[in-house]
Amino acid sequence: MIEINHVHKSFEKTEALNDVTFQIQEGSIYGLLGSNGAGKTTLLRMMAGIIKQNTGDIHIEGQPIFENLNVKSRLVFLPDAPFFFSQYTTKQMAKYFENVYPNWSQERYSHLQELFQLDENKKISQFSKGMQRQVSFWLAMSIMPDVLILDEPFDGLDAVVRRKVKNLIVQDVADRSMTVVISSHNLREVEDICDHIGILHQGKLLLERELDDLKSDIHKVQVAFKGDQEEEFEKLNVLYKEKRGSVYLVILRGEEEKIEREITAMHPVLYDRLPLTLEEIFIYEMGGAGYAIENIMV
Ligand SMILES: Nc1ncnc2c1ncn2[C@@H]1O[C@H](COP(=O)(O)OP(=O)(O)OP(=O)(O)O)[C@@H](O)[C@H]1O
Repeated sequence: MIEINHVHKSFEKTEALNDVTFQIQEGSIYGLLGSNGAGKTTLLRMMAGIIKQNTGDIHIEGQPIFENLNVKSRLVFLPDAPFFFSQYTTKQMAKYFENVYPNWSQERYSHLQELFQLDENKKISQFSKGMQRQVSFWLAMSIMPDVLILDEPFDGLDAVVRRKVKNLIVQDVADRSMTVVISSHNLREVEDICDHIGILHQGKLLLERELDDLKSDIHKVQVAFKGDQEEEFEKLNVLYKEKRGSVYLVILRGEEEKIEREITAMHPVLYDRLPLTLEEIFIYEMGGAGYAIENIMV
């Protein structure tokens, strides 16, 4: 488990993080979302023990992470610009990591070579940007980390590789309870693999929820009545309502069965439940908090 408690971080006059508290359960895939400058990279670098918070604490499996070699040897952080020794080939980097990381798996390394189909004897600096990112996943997943921290991991990867990488991550989470944190400014990019989502905005954590919880708490329906029964909706927790002709399109918060019961009691001539996208859920959730979040929906 990763525990982040009342973390503050400032860089001279910039307050990057302001009293951030949340937990990430073992074996979960956590999506940390937020607009540019929200504080995502700063938080990830602190979770990886690279920089230290001014106040508050960060623990992984009960131990403080900063300068903790024992925990760091089971953690991999992939920054948004992957770092390699400039003259090294993938094979040489692998040799280096094998000596640094106790869980390194040569078998996994060989298996992933087939998956990525990259030449292990080519200098990494001579690969394209997207190929270099594939190399970083190839090496990272061969380290067999307990905790994988990824900063904008899918940028520059084509759709096929993105799918391969997501499958690999999900497989390790299922097989050996790896814990994953993924930062992104793009909700659509992470919604298919994350089970929890946190949204940072100007250094504060605005919203932090399990995805299934979010999905089961908000509903979209279309309803029509014989007469005008607009006032009847007052009984329900309506987040948004519009009328198209004689049909109401309504977004409601609450238990699905209770909503259905209340609406059926209004004797509608039309009642349909419509699917809600995660994007809509966030807009209505965050709309309630008064924030524009268009830039994490790109
Ligand atoms: N080393 C640093 N020195 C000074 N200010 C910094 C430093 N690192 C980050 N900041 C500031 O902290 C704030 C948060 O930056 P951070 O990189 O964590 O945001 P982010 O959410 O990752 O943004 P993006 O999506 O644009 O990558 C910004 O205002 C940034 O300018």
